[in-house]
Amino acid sequence: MSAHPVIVAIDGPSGTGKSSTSKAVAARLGMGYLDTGAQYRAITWWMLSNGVDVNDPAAVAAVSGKPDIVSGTDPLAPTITVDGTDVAGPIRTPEVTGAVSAVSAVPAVRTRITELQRTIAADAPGGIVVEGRDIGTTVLPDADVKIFLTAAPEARAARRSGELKATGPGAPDLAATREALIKRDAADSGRKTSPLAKAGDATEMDTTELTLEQVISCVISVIEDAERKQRLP
Ligand SMILES: Nc1ncnc2c1ncn2[C@@H]1O[C@H](COP(=O)(O)OP(=O)(O)O)[C@@H](O)[C@H]1O
Ligand SMILES: Nc1ccn([C@@H]2O[C@H](COP(=O)(O)OP(=O)(O)O)[C@@H](O)[C@H]2O)c(=O)n1
Repeated sequence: MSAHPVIVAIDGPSGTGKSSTSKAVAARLGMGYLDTGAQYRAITWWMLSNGVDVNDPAAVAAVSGKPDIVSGTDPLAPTITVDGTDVAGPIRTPEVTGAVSAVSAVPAVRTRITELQRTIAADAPGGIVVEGRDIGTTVLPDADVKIFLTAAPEARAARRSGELKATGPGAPDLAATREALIKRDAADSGRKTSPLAKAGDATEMDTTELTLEQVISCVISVIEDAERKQRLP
């Protein structure tokens, strides 16, 4: 038993394997799981659904407190609702993906969502794996374990493209997917407030040549090492 429920932060750019790794690690270790990207997507979906100009930061900030966003943290069945509506599907559309970086760059949005994330992490009885862009640097700087996943843009684009192809005809091609992904990473890394960044004390893993299973095992080893150290007097 560790001294307190373990908190694990997993950050990195799009397509590095954060969601798949975090869900699997949390499920195997009996921990909760929080997809913070889904929360930013949910608030973006609400803005678009309510006719808010997502390229007007003042307009976004003015209504950022309105939607009630609730995340379910079971890694086997994560959920996300806005004002009681299940938005797990709608938050993955290209419209939301194309608008999310603009909305997530607005400081009032980040303050609100960060508060929500800290409350969820503090309330997780069996510990939690929280994945995103700024978890190790800003949201949970005292996390017990911090991982920063990377992968070559080609590998990340191929992974995303594979996922999109599975959604059926009309999915964007590999070159378009790669371009959109690089553009979103640049926006997320370049914003002023809480950009995508590796925390100084995070363990970096390049997943380009690793299978998902190898990444999961590696993360579990880092967590088990940290738990052993916590137990030492
Ligand atoms: N190490 C890996 N090797 C090959 N495919 C992977 C690996 N990690 C994740 N994937 C696949 O890549 C896609 C994107 O992974 P995901 O976990 O959603 O990344 P992220 O959350 O960082 O955007 C998924 O289809 C996933 O199954
Ligand atoms: N902690 C986080 C997580 C996501 N985000 C924003 O939310 C967007 C969507 O995140 P995501 O994790 O769903 O992205 P994918 O890599 O899964 O496509 C990112 O591109 C960021 O703009 C953020 O700003 N901070």
